[in-house]
Amino acid sequence: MSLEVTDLSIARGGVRVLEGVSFTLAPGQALVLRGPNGIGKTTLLRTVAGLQPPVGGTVRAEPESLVYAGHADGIKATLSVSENLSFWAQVFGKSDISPALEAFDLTPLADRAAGMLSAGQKRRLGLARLLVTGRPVWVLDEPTVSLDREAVAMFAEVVGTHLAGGGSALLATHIDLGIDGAEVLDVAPFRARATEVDDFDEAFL
Ligand SMILES: Nc1ncnc2c1ncn2[C@@H]1O[C@H](COP(=O)(O)OP(=O)(O)OP(=O)(O)O)[C@@H](O)[C@H]1O
Repeated sequence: MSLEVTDLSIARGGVRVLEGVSFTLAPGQALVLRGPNGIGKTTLLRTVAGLQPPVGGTVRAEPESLVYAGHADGIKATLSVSENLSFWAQVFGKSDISPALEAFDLTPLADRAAGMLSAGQKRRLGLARLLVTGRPVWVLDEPTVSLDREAVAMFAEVVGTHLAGGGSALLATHIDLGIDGAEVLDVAPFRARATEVDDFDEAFL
């Protein structure tokens, strides 16, 4: 099992948003979180990724198996595209960045400062980072924001290859990515009754 989430309750800004969420993610599986704006998908992904503690329940995953890609791209503006990827590759103990550059058609942009990239190009760089981590469980929040149709297709292909290689992906997205066999979890039924909790996530506000 790549990931096992059991009876998870989560909060944002001191208010419980979802409760009783359980699911498992197996190698080769993609699970798409659905639900209306503000229901708590981002909060759920952040909690699964360990960026904030749950209010209750458990998240079980192999140590260092998860990688999270959220709204903030985490890109260093003054470094070039290839320098950004090399930096992350070093952090994660990888050496070859060329498959990541090629998968997201970044090779022609390799020497450009990341701060000069368009929004969609930046997003492609943020997603290429996933490939240099070598981590099997991808936790992705709205990965296709700013991507044009061609780039969405590139991303879907990369995810497909990742799954075929035994990786897995948990993602929140409002669009249909066309990932073969992806399962959908609608989180709306897990909406919490409004309950104040200690403001433990204040540091993330
Ligand atoms: N920094 C914050 N402080 C207080 N409340 C917040 C904060 N960020 C989000 N919230 C609230 O927490 C709830 C859950 O937000 P979250 O971002 O997890 O929803 P979402 O399902 O990802 O929404 P969307 O589809 O719009 O991205 C929302 O009601 C939101 O207004």
